[in-house]
Amino acid sequence: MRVGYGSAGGGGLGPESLTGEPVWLDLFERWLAEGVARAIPEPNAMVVATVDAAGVPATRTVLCKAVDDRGIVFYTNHDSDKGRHLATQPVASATFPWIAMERQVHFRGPVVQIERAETQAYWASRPRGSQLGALASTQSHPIASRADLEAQARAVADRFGGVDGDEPVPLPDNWGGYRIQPTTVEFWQGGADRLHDRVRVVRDPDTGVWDARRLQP
Ligand SMILES: Cc1cc2nc3c(=O)[nH]c(=O)nc-3n(C[C@H](O)[C@H](O)[C@H](O)COP(=O)(O)O)c2cc1C
Ligand SMILES: Cc1ncc(COP(=O)(O)O)c(CN)c1O
Repeated sequence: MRVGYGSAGGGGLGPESLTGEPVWLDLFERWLAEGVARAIPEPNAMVVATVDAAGVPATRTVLCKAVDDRGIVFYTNHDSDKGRHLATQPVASATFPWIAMERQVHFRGPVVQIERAETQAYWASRPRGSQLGALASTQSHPIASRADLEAQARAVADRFGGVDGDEPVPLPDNWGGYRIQPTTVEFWQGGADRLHDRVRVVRDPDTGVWDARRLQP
């Protein structure tokens, strides 16, 4: 398995591609919009790495549900493995593997829980079935069987007037959003003969000024 890059019509990535403030935001939004326009599967999917208390990393895919100058947001269960990792080690790295576009973007930085009101607004926008599903699952904890999981889901639905009911499903305390506040963002565009374009932007912790550098591939 070996695929050459540089034919996807990307091209032209360099430090000068980064404009605006913070410098990573415009290009990231442009690339994400291109992923949506090209209908690549789940363009907002990102692989998020967290570290456990022993410093061992773990990765999993989550969906990025908001982006702005403060960072990138995803939603999950606070009692999941990643939630427990973030409680003791509030840092993460996230990668958007846009392979169909011969691109990837990495983020690294501290992680904070978003405002409860923002989670509440997002929760209200989710389909009822997804709300019930979140309540039914003690994420990342073992369960004896699929049948037990489905029984839990039925019990939760019954508590709130059924799957098709109209009783509101309350936001559980252990579910919410996290924001990765990037201190480093790296853009990668595939090039011919493995001579890819890489631009890394790093935020100076004292001045808040972003510095963009081309890296060797
Ligand atoms: C495409 C895709 C999107 C996903 N999005 C989310 C998400 O937004 N939030 C979430 O909690 N889990 C999501 N998952 C499930 C996670 O990958 C993971 O299995 C789950 O969050 C438990 O992770 P943990 O045990 O490391 O905490 C997604 C999985 C896939 C494949
Ligand atoms: C368990 C879980 N929680 C949350 C999400 C976030 O996405 P949504 O709010 O669209 O369900 C996903 C998406 N796959 C998910 O699988």
